[in-house]
Amino acid sequence: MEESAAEQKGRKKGFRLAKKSSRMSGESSTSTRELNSSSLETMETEQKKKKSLPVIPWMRDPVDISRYDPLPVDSLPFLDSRLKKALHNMGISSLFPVQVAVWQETIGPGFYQRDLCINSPTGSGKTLAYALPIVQKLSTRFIKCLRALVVLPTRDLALQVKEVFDALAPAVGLSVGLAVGQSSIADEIAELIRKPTLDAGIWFDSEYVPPELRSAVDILVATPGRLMDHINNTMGFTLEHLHYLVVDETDRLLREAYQSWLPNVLQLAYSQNQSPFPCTDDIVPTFGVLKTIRSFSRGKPHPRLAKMVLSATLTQDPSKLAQLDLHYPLYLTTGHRRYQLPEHLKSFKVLCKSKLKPLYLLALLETLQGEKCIVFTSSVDSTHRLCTLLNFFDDLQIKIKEYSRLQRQSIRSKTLKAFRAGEIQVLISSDAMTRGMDVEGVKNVINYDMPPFIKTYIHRAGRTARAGQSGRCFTLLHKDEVKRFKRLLQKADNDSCPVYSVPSETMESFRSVYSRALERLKESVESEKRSKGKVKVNIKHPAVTRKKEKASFKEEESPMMK
Ligand SMILES: Nc1ncnc2c1ncn2[C@@H]1O[C@H](COP(=O)(O)OP(=O)(O)OP(=O)(O)O)[C@@H](O)[C@H]1O
Repeated sequence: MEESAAEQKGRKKGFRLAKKSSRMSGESSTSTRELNSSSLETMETEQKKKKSLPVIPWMRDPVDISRYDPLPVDSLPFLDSRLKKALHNMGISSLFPVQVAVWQETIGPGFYQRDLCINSPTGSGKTLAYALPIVQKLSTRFIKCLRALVVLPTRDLALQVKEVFDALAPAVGLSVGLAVGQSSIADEIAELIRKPTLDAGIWFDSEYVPPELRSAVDILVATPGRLMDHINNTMGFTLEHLHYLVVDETDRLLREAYQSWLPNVLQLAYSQNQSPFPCTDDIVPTFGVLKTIRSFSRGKPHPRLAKMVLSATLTQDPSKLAQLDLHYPLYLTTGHRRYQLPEHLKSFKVLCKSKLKPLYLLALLETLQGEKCIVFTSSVDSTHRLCTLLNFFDDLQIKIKEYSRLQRQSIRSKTLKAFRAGEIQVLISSDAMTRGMDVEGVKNVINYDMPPFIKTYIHRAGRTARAGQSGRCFTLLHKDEVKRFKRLLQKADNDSCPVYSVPSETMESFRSVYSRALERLKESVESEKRSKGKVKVNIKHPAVTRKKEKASFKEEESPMMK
């Protein structure tokens, strides 16, 4: 049997270990040589286990989410009856394991004494896992101020999460705000701040804050870019009353420190209040402005800012996690593997010749018979080209659209809406879609280009097989990519990825149109280039324009700017 380089390295390592241990136990070198393959394997497994142990001590002894059973909503202890009703209205009759585990640690006996780090597969219900306890915790408050902040990497994701809060919070009299740059800053301020006689809401005078300015929302769902805009410019926007901070898609958010949003949030939330008129959260102030007083003991604020960080691929990098300043963190993860794919996901590889790749894709789409499907490519440009090309095949029975950061938000939202409604069957997408997006009824994911990392595979594949449903992930591979792909999947302990054969006659049926479609694509790309060039010609200083265009493209590329 063929042995990969990594496997060979592992075997050698295992053997060296065997030698070392035999020296220690006084065994002869002959007995070492006689070690049979099964003991070597056991040692390799032990080695692997040790190697896969997280560096951070508190991550080594996690709460195993898979030990929790789903729990009927009606049996959930301490659940506010209004929220019970809201859950039923959402069509949720029982909670998923991650939701039960988090409830246990926040509302249940854990009583949210420790910050929570949650690593749970895609589609396992992490949004409700944090939304429900936060809304329950805030349900007894009657003074409106910003007490919970949820940060997400992209606008689409934030909109999706806000919908979940919107389904719960109003039931207990709480309001939810959104800061993602979807509307103008003035409109957003009007939604977020109650302003009796406020002009525009922008910070004119750094010394003056009218005492009547209050938050109009209890919970804010935000992307880092717009959050920083409000922190820096919006009069009356304060994080001083913040009690809960959720960092969803943590590893993604910690990768880019957009305007140092995290240290800013922590610093503002920890800021000590010097008000001579303290009042508790539950008493309406009769004088002065509403204040939350945090005392400091050993440098830690009290009441503390309780945090929850989540991902399907949570980072184990100590330096990254340190930025969150977690309080006695508790690690909750599903099973023993670091990376886990959804339980009912099946992975397949489709072997293809590179020049005919679009035809393999078309034949595969034909076999899927119009089932909702997302096709991932490696870049926004290839997304655009592939979608244009496929739409030159005139007789297709399926509707295919592109979804990428090259498009304006309004177009993207329209496409997504049509895809959700089933008016579009196939979405060709760049990695903009990979994180968190939840579209009902997506039965298949296709990696047109092989994902470069296991994390990318997990987030792409995770757009299907959500909420306990089944789903399939196909990856189109050239012969020389097969080994690399196998090694990639092994990182998620996935050894089962059979070949999926597309019917050659279906492929052949597209062949006659292929050359013509390629020609049309070439024409289309050239005409797009020309029309872009024309825009530049009309402007006096092309150098400045190019710079501006480059900057705006960069902005589009970076989700942090959303
Ligand atoms: N208790 C539940 N019962 C039924 N459906 C649920 C329940 N909880 C969540 N869902 C549904 O499961 C789907 C996935 O939930 P969610 O988007 O929160 O997953 P996730 O773990 O955050 O995934 P990802 O890592 O991809 O972001 C959603 O459509 C949601 O409505």
